[in-house]
Amino acid sequence: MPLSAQTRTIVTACIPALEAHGLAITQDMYRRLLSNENIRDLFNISHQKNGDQPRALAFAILAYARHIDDPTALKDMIERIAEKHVGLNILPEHYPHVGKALLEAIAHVLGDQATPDIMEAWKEAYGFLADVLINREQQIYHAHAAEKGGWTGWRSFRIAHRHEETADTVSFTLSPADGQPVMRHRPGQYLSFRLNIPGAGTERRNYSISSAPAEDHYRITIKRQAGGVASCWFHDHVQVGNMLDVSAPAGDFTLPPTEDRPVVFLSAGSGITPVMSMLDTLAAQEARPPIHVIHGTQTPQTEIFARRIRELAKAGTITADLFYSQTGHLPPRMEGITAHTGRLTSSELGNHASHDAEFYVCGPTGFLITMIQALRERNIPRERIHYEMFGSASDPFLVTQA
Ligand SMILES: NC(=O)C1=CN([C@@H]2O[C@H](COP(=O)(O)OP(=O)(O)OC[C@H]3O[C@@H](n4cnc5c(N)ncnc54)[C@H](OP(=O)(O)O)[C@@H]3O)[C@@H](O)[C@H]2O)C=CC1
Repeated sequence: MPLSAQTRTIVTACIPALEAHGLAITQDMYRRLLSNENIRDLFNISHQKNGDQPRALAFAILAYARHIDDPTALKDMIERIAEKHVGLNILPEHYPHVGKALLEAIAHVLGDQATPDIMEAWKEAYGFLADVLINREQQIYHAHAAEKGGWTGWRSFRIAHRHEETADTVSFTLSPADGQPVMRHRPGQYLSFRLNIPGAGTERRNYSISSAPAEDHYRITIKRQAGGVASCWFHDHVQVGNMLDVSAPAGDFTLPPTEDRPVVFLSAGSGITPVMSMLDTLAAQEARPPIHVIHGTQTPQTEIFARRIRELAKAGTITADLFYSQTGHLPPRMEGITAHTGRLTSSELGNHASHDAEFYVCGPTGFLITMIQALRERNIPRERIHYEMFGSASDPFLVTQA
């Protein structure tokens, strides 16, 4: 049932209040959720501590209010949230807890301004959005359950292999403990993990799959983040033979099934991980479009998958421009590869990016924003710019604009 006209009018009238107090509302809401033992384990505590998650939700609620007359404008945002929720095994029974915390937070922060009409309108608007998400998430869960090797909930995987890629980046190959096939992921997707980290409790994390789709394993590649609870734990403690709880591949940053246009990958740092899955997938295809990789890293020593990128360039599968931000010592020249000193900038991007291509962007938030803005300024249509980010979409540009 569509939202009532009265609710849409009231929600629209609340936009200035959300602009002023949205963050205070979501911070208050998360405080309530984190003291609720039915639901607290669903959240990434680090994203709470650095404020990313409340900020991301505040932007998302504001975007919802601004588009309340036509929520279809938010379909990309809703798809992204639904995929994240499926990765985290969010279920319909979790939604009432969130709705209650949100309404209590609105009442608390807005005080006398939160009239009964306003509270009723937000109750209806939340219920409407919750239904949209629940329905979409159920579709994805059913699709996972129906797929060969698919599963819902948590499945136990064994670390079959550990490989040090660079001084601060490690790859782990995961095989299912039950020995049954795994569902072939769509290149670019991630796995979600439920981790029991001594001293930190239960943490949930997403890591991109860096291998091409296969029926018996996945590979993830993790860079050590300074002070990062989960990445440091993986680096320091996870070894071959350890078992981990994993949920089925999720995420909408994926290659379309067929690709006629040239493809340009724009990545920085560990943003190369989902790109590697896509590259190895395309490399295995008989027919493929021209593929150009533009990647930024600090030095040749920090470059993840350097050897594989060179193999693909040598085979003529890709061409690449590599940008080294912190050294003038470039690696030796190689066929198909051009090395540069300095960061990839938006003007450099103009020299390397073909206008009719399909673009895939992954890396730190600042990098994403710079690259997406540069592409948009070059009139690349939105639907040809695909991007992925980890963590919460704590920048408003990435919530709705990109
Ligand atoms: N699927 C996903 O969503 C994935 C997301 N990620 C995310 O990608 C990010 C990668 O981080 P990390 O590997 O630590 O990256 P780094 O901070 O190590 O940066 C990597 C390179 O990118 C350059 N760079 C940073 N910002 C910009 C910018 N605005 N414009 C141009 N170049 C830039 C850096 O230059 P300089 O040396 O000058 O800083 C450096 O050369 C993380 O935030 C991680 O969460 C990673 C893997 C998968």
